[in-house]
Amino acid sequence: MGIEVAVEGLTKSFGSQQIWRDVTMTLPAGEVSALLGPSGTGKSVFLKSLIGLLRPEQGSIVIDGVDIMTCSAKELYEIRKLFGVLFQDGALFGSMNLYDNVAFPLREHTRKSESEVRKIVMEKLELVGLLGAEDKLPGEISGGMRKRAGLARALVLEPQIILVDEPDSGLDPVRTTYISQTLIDINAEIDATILIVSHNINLARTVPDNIGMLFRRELVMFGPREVLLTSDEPVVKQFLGGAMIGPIGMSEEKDEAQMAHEQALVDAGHHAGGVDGLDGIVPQMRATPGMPERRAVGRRRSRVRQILHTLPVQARAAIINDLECESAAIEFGAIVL
Ligand SMILES: Nc1ncnc2c1ncn2[C@@H]1O[C@H](COP(=O)(O)OP(=O)(O)OP(=O)(O)O)[C@@H](O)[C@H]1O
Repeated sequence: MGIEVAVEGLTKSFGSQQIWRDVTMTLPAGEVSALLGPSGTGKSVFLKSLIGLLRPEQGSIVIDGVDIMTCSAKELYEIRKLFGVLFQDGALFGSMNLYDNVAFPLREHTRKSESEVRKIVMEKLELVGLLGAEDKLPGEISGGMRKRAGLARALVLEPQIILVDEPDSGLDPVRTTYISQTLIDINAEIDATILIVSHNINLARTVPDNIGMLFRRELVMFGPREVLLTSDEPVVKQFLGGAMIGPIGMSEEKDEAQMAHEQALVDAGHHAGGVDGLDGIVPQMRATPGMPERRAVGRRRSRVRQILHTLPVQARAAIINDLECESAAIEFGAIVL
């Protein structure tokens, strides 16, 4: 099973520019979490901090009992082996075909024979739907295929924590759904802890078990998906609806006067953009039929039951509704646990 990542009081600046401060969150072991936030709020900086590529000035990041903020270089090297990372562009080597790209970490970090390497590479290429494309160069395939190849490469060393930076960037809505399904299937198959950074609303609504959001240098919230999806926080509502009215502006933040001016335009009949009527919770994606059941689902159910009393009323109602629907489905034999 995946490993928990416990972040506490994390603060990161570049020179005098503070990116975020006092970020506290725990990625539950083996569950899928998503970190949302407008552009420039420091989501990628957060991912890089989790693997020790960037060093926040304060706080702790505890993984498998080791605080990577204070551990030795050797310990950090060992902890990094637990991670698989998919960077935004897939970060493939342009001169190597997909097979060699995916095989690279195995040849570099293990002493496996070429036949063992082949078995693993083909298995991962199949998981991401790229069997048959092994001989292609990264320049010969689409952006979506490059992302899937990057994902296959992130999986070959059997990671227990997978970080995915904007899996949807540059993809159309249908390809985004395919990659979302792949992430859910990977979670079902290897039960790894997954953190996805994204600003894709469809992905945020349907994929993660837990959602967090960065805004104005703070983690606005982090918790079970129902908390964010039923939230009345203006910044969350605006983000999920994609409208121009609200605290998020072109340069991330607006002042009160700007917000009042825009509200007046809308009151006078100007359309604020975005999509109306998307409130509430849509069902979470499930693993593709034929894949193992996601073990995270049962674990999350028990975990959420324990913290139910601490959650906001709307989130509580949504979770209870989910649990009741599930019990009814189990009773009628629609869900096999
Ligand atoms: N190595 C660095 N040195 C200095 N500033 C940096 C560095 N890396 C990132 N930043 C700054 O940190 C801020 C946050 O960047 P980051 O890429 O994490 O945002 P993001 O939320 O991932 O944005 P997007 O959604 O657009 O990808 C930006 O202002 C960026 O310029």
